[in-house]
Amino acid sequence: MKAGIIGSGSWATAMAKILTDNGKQINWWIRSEETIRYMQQRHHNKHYLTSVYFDTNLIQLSNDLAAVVAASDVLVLAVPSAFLEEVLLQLPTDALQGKKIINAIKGLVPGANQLINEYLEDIFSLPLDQYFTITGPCHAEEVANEKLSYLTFSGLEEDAAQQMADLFSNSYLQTIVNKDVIGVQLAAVLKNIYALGAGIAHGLDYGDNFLSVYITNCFREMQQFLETYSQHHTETLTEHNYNASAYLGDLLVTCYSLHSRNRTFGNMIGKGYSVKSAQLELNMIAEGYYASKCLKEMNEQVGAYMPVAQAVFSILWQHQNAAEAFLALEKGFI
Ligand SMILES: NC(=O)C1=CN([C@@H]2O[C@H](COP(=O)(O)OP(=O)(O)OC[C@H]3O[C@@H](n4cnc5c(N)ncnc54)[C@H](O)[C@@H]3O)[C@@H](O)[C@H]2O)C=CC1
Ligand SMILES: O=C(CO)COP(=O)(O)O
Repeated sequence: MKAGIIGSGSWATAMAKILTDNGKQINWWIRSEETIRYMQQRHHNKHYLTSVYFDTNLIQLSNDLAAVVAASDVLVLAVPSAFLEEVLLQLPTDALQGKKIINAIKGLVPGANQLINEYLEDIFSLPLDQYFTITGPCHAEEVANEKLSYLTFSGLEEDAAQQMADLFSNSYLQTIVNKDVIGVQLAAVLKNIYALGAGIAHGLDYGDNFLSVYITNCFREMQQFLETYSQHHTETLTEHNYNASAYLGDLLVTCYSLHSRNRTFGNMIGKGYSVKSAQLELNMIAEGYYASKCLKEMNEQVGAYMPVAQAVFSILWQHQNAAEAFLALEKGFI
């Protein structure tokens, strides 16, 4: 099974490291010709996880997306959700026929507010049984340092998800498999919003005591959303094991870790940066920013009670004063 990677940010680079460490030959789509040339000459990504050096004999680099897709049986999607449509629009609509897709993106397609599998089904007629997700608490920076991490591979059929997981499993990467391919995606979208909020709280000078109460309430809100969502989408009815690392674990790591882009972005907002200046300063993608808007619009159909997600949305998209929004939240926490 030949794997292809689409994207060249930190997570795509971490995926490439894991697969090539496992001796797999990969095709790797990178947007910029200059980055490709640099990697061919210097054997590492100039912009992301620069400490990771590759055996370039194992890698076929290209900025021709159609060629990478055609040459691969399994494709790992690792571009930020905000650019996914723009990237995949280069492909004919039958390009994914017979391919397996592993979605490593933790986000929704902006505008359409769709899960990635819904978008792929709409545009490329990709059946859900060919679609898998990678989630779980795992920062690319720690993969670069080979610190023990756990990734969850989800798919409709556990055996098929296990086959995908086996490509990645190694001494520093433990894999877990489950069937909640919809629930894990929603949990990942939500945890980015809550981590951004955790950063705002930190920037506003709340302490560790508050943060743990905040996360507890976010975790409850996440569960309420998934339960309500499942009632509206009975085809997705699968047991959500909220205490597993793809749900609670990823919420914790993203809220607490200094590696987190979402937390860092939120911290700047809490300290009074505008959204624009925080984006410029971060120079990486905080998915929670886009997700807070998508989720708010999605929840207009679902109707779950989501005071924290709503507060993050109002701060980022409606110029609500962050200190006032958090003051209002404080009163409702248990
Ligand atoms: N970094 C991490 O530790 C993890 C990231 N993820 C997910 O992986 C996905 C990718 O995120 P990262 O790799 O962290 O992003 P990043 O911030 O490290 O990289 C951004 C990428 O977007 C590309 N880009 C910028 N403008 C573009 C455009 N107009 N069209 C196409 N590409 C463009 C950049 O070239 C770069 O490759 C996200 O959904 C994120 O939530 C998931 C787990 C861990
Ligand atoms: O998903 C992640 C860790 O599991 C990465 O989170 P950030 O995008 O906030 O860095």
